[in-house]
Amino acid sequence: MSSSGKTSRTKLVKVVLLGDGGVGKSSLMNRFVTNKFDSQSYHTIGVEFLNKDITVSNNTYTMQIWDTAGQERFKSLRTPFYRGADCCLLTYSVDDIQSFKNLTMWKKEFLYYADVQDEEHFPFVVLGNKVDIPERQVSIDDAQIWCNHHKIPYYETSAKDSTNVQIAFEGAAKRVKEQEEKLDLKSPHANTVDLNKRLPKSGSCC
Ligand SMILES: Nc1nc2c(ncn2[C@@H]2O[C@H](COP(=O)(O)OP(=O)(O)OP(=O)(O)O)[C@@H](O)[C@H]2O)c(=O)[nH]1
Repeated sequence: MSSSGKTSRTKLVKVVLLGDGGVGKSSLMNRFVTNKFDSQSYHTIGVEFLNKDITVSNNTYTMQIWDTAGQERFKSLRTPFYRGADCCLLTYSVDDIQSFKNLTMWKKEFLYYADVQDEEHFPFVVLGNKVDIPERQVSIDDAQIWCNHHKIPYYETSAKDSTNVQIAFEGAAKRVKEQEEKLDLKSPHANTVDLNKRLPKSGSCC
């Protein structure tokens, strides 16, 4: 999480939304930030971002949501924006099995271009969007199995009727916080000089 400089207690969290074209990434961002839904939205070209402040467990975060273009032809326009992300929301649509199968590809693409240090523990979240549509092609069980296997939290959302949208973004902030706390626990030892440690006997000293 990078410090925004807004207040000493507000953290800027860069969140990248990824997934196939048409799964509802822009709609999720707009529902979260402006609480609006447009049934006639256009395909994103490249990337767009919006900010929104949220408070989770007494911590305030400025969520900077980067909405990317899911269509293959825009790949070179979106990938430069993955670097510096604190969290990645892998999004599919529950009425589109192919968008679910492509989650593995999206995860790989993100890790490749974001160049994260600790790939295994990077905070991903999966969103199964459009749950307001009754004709599902992906069951909640299948989605949960994939997420359990990859150790990623799963939320079923609808940008249209607002189901779980706020909760999912709060979940993303929590994931980032948990990851930071884990790193904080590790780092004191990594940088500590043990003054009791003896030099090897064979070592020469000035
Ligand atoms: N029924 C339903 N339709 C949705 C939902 N979210 C988005 N849509 C519709 O799905 C279509 C695509 O939504 P977008 O938000 O533009 O999808 P996108 O993932 O940003 O697409 P790209 O910009 O091409 O990557 C639009 O017609 C939206 O109105 C939802 O939760 N339920």
